[in-house]
Amino acid sequence: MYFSFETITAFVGVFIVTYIIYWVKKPRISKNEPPMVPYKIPIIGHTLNYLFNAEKFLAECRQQHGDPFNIYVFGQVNTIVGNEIAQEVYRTDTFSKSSAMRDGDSFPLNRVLKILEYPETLEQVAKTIREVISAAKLPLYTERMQKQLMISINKEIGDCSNPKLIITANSNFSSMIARPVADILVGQEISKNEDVVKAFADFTKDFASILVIPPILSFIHPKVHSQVITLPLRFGWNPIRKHMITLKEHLRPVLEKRLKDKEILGDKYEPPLDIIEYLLNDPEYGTKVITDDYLNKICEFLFFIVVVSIHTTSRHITFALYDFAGRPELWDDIYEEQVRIDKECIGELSPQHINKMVKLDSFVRESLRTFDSALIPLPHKCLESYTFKNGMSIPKGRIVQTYLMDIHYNTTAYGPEPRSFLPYHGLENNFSASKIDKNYLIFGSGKHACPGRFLAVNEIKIGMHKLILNYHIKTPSGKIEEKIHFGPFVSPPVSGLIFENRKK
Ligand code: HEM
Repeated sequence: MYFSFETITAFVGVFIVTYIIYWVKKPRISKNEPPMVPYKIPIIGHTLNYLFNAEKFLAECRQQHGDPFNIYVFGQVNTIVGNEIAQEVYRTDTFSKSSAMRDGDSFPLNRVLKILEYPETLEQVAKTIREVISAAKLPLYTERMQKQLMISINKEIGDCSNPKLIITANSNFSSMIARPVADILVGQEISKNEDVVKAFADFTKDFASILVIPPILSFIHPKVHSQVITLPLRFGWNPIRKHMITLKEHLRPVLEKRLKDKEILGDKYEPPLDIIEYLLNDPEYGTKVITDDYLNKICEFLFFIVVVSIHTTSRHITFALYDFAGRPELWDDIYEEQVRIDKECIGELSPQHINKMVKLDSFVRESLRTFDSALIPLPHKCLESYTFKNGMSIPKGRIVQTYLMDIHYNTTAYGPEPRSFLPYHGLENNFSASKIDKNYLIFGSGKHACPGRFLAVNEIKIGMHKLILNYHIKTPSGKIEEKIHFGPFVSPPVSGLIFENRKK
């Protein structure tokens, strides 16, 4: 066989580059670290198992190496924390989600929302949610949420005198959730606008279109991957620009009118209850004039709330509807509760009536517990070297991932068959769907636990209450449909759901 000089040179070049990557990226684990799960292929490490066999792979690692353990994926060592260690990560300031998000390669939202380059933004968003939509203030929005959800249900599902297959794959009911969120974020004037609702519903999906390339280049460095996937943005392609333009166009006149009304009416001004009003009065985000810069800043802030609130909630209402549709044995019991409450409130739910949906709440909690993601999709970054209470240490900069299945499927909390769907486990044990607990980490834990969980659970409950009252909901197969797995993460099934009007 003959090889030209150029071919040999190319081979040698590739060999040298691979060797350099191998040498630079070779994980250097100090003695006191969590055990490194052994792997066979240099550079690739556990990446293939992580992508194609995550659930089984992580379960074996946990069984053989305990909690925590280290794996080597996409050229980086990740520490995986399970049931025993996770609480320490969530309750210690040394671990930061926002740093992982800013510096990581997996979700470079900061490239389109520049406001996220500032470390304090996440804190300000969390504070805003806590103050405007706290559990105590949520009742103020019940009527509006209900109205908006009904508009969505009528538009998106409508009359199903004949059974109708609603395909969920593309949107996971994001418009249904976008409408009440828009109402709370930008107020009743703007949330009526269909373009704004669409911008809110589609923002996360459109942003995610830059994430279709798997993080292959992270084998060199996470920054190389994020630079490459965001390259089109630098050449002018921006999948979310149109949404930004829509929101700015509708927001400007409303903000200007509110400032003017405030000036004219003084003490007689009646502040609307929404997030833009809160921001106008905030020392950091308030203004006297609506400039382009101000509008940009506010729109980015609002779109960040859109990302954390709509996609998450709409995915979980979709999971819950599939969970319901695939379990005929639960239909009557849960339906009867909704009918009883509907009769009591004559179709107009009050916060007290929502509190009475105890079976539905317990069902939703169980759907959130068993949604089957092996890991929580929000990693933490270790800000300085840290020693766990068990004496193991990890270095500064280490990415820490939470092994959700180890927590949600632990036998101590959920009995000998923790993977089975236990619809009334929450009800029997007095755990509501939004209650945080060490065995239920869907909303995180500690001082950074999800501040939007009360809103999310309320939206899911009101939405499901109205849907169950109005429709029979089935899966096309008549059974539980398969969820879609992407590595250790999961999305709702894509078979669609069949809706049929209930006879009144
Ligand atoms: C079912 C829907 C939702 C799920 C599963 C969810 C899940 C989570 C999780 C796991 C965290 C990280 C918590 C931690 O690190 O301890 C989080 C944080 C956060 N969530 Fe949610 N969330 C949902 C809905 C919402 C909604 C509706 C909003 C806003 C209205 C929201 C706003 C936030 C914010 C601002 C944070 C950051 C909190 C902080 O760092 O202090 N989330 N969420």
